[in-house]
Amino acid sequence: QILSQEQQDKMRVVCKLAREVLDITGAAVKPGVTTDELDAICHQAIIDRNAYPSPLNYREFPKSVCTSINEVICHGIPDQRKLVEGDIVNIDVTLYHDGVHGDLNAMYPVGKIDDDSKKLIRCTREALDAAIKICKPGALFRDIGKVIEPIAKANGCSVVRTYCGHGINELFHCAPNVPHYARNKATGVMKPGMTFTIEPMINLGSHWEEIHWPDNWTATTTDGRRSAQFEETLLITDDGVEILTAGAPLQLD
Ligand SMILES: CCc1ccsc1-c1ccc(O)c(O)c1
Ligand SMILES: [Mn+2]
Ligand SMILES: [Mn+2]
Ligand SMILES: [Mn+2]
Repeated sequence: QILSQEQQDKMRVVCKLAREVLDITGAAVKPGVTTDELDAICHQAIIDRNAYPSPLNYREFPKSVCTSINEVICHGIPDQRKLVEGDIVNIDVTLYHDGVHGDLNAMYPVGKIDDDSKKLIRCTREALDAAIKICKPGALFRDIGKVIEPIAKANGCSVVRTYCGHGINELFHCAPNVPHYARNKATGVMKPGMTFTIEPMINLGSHWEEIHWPDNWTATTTDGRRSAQFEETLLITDDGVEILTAGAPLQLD
């Protein structure tokens, strides 16, 4: 869908709010904090911005944010689990404001993390950044995966195939579907005024499949090794791409 200038401006606003909320929630990550506490911080920050937490009751999801720890690939449900030193956690924020959604996520180390986790997080961010670089009018959605997968493989990692990036505007999810793996059948050409996410989930090792917990949501790796994800909401402009949810560069000590 091609957004009008007015709708594009609304997307700029909602995505800036979403970035603010992610940064506030991520700043609370430290050993001993529970993901329920992160949910409460995130929920309040969203309400303070006169917005609605899109995940809450979306397809009966029970909380306002997704928190996915270690081997959880995505859609982790906040609970009483305490973060511990060495964990890595993805916080996925989507909020709804003035008729449109903004969606982004990032990885947060809990204290000191091991080298494999640093490699995984760095290569996931590198893959997303490389994919964003090819976004411009005329680019094909099916080429995104062609950029991401080689970077994952070069780092001994694999790309989760089950969940894709998506169009986002008045709807949380709409066309286009944006696979993160190579040789995919995605259709469509990028055009100015389109807004969509790219949100690669990358697993340590060669097992890209996921298994679902009985809570109907939590998706984890099949071998218990860790998974990482980053997500941005993008706008295609006349001469390229705008990262509407842009934040500070990744910093892992
Ligand atoms: C919790 C929201 C939700 C429910 C079913 S899929 C989903 C979800 C979560 C994060 C996302 O970035 C996304 O695009 C969808
Ligand atoms: Mn994970
Ligand atoms: Mn998201
Ligand atoms: Mn998304």
